[in-house]
Amino acid sequence: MRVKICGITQPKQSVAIANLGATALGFICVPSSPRYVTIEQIQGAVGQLPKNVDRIGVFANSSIAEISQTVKDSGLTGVQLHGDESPDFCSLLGENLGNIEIIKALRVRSFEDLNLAANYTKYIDTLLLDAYHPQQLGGTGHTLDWEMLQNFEPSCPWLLAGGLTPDNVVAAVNQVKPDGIDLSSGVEVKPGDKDLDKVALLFKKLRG
Ligand SMILES: O=C(O)c1ccccc1NCC(=O)[C@H](O)[C@H](O)COP(=O)(O)O
Repeated sequence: MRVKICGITQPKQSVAIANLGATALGFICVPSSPRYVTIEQIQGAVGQLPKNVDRIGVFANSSIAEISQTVKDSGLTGVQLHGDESPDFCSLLGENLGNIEIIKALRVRSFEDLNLAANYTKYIDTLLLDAYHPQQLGGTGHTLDWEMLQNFEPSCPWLLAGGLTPDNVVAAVNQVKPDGIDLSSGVEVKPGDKDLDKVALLFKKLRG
């Protein structure tokens, strides 16, 4: 299963988390986030990563020019769109970025939100479902209603995010059966500072 750990800020932690088993790391390129990292910080963090670990830049309502420049300068292998980007925006971005993974995040509070997924799947590589929060775009620590996802079968791979922790991850995966998972605050000491013991416990639980 694909496991993405998001909100990495420290080079040392990025290598340690990859060694523990993460298949993708996320770097927050949203200036208002407490987990925001600059291009230089991303360069430092991805430099020593094994080649097979995906490096995903997380953006929210950035322009195509801004995203393309960041991808080019920092060696990202994918982008995650966590704002109000439209299907047309995803399609245009895909044309601009070529062989770079596009992940579209939807913040879900109702079936109406969930049904939006169908509008995106032909323009993106991967869908990510996160919890909705009125003041925060992501990294909220809130779970979404897993019951709603019982029969969710989009026509592209998808990741479950939102409030996952070493304690609830096995139940989430068994109930919802996503193609992968994404965690941030559930494996943190504080925003941007990952707790490596919690990350290790996460992989232990997943392997068990
Ligand atoms: O994490 C942030 O600070 C953030 C800020 C703005 C947009 C997106 C952000 N995070 C996106 C992620 O991929 C998180 O991993 C996802 O929201 C899950 O977070 P959590 O509930 O803390 O596991």
